[in-house]
Amino acid sequence: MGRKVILDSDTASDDTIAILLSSRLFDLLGVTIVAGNVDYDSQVKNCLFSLEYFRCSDVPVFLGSKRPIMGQWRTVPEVHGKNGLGDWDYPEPKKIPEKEDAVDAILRLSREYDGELEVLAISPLTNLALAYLKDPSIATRVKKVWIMGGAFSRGNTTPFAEFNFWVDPEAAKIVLDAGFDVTIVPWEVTEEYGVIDTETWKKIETMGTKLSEFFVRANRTLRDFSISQGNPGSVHPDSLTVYLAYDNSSVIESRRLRVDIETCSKTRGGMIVDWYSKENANAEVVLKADGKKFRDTLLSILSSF
Ligand SMILES: O=c1[nH]cnc2c1ncn2[C@@H]1O[C@H](CO)[C@@H](O)[C@H]1O
Repeated sequence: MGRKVILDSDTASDDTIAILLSSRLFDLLGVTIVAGNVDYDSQVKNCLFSLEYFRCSDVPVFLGSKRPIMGQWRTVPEVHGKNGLGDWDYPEPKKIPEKEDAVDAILRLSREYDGELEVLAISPLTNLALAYLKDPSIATRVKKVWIMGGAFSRGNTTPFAEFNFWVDPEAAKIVLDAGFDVTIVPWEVTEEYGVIDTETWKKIETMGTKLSEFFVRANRTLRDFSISQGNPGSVHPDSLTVYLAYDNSSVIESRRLRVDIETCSKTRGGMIVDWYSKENANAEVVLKADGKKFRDTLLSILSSF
């Protein structure tokens, strides 16, 4: 069996592709839902529908925090469409979420797979922060936390802040200070190496599989939005992060650095990196990656049915 992972997701557009990749590349023990991209109920429905569509209905979905710790955020329907899936009017999923709460599920799985469990955190870090606050010893049991979050300077939500860290800066700070073994994939890295350019998009459009059709429908609004921001195609931060977690050899350059999160005023949610840090480093920060290997793996998975 593959590596044991939980995917923590605010399911909209690219999150669904991250779900697809993690279901194919890892032993996906569950998806936990957290407040972020679009309204909570749409996120849950998007996740349930995606798992059914991807033929992995047996993967449990756990409901987590319905708001960030401080509760101040806005959703981004302009990025993903109002329902988060490019306003695709897909059929109602039959699958339902588990009764167990996401925070309890994360803690339970960290005990069942002590030293083995990895968390793919592609969303605001509220669920993981709450799990840590409930039982700080989780930090010694989780093997690795892969985080999509933070911007060095090109914030996508405020001039300074990337969305996931901006939604819940307190949670990001709690997780980064908790002592987990963390790798961060920052926004700028995903804009550079996680783009599905027009040529690749067209390949997917003409592929003619059920999965390629899903990809196009779910990410259409994301593509329009990304292009309106000056990108050469749709930006896929979450699926790139899952891919790099799977194939660490596709990380071309990274550095161990001290990372902190700003929680005040206009720079709230900003990521502060001490480029000269040495022994006080708390995260591995990805700087360059192999975008071609990511795209090739995605294309191969999308062509499977
Ligand atoms: O403009 C955007 N493009 C791609 N993803 C976005 C955007 N805005 C918010 N997110 C969401 O926040 C993280 C990236 O910052 C991703 O996890 C994605 O789900």
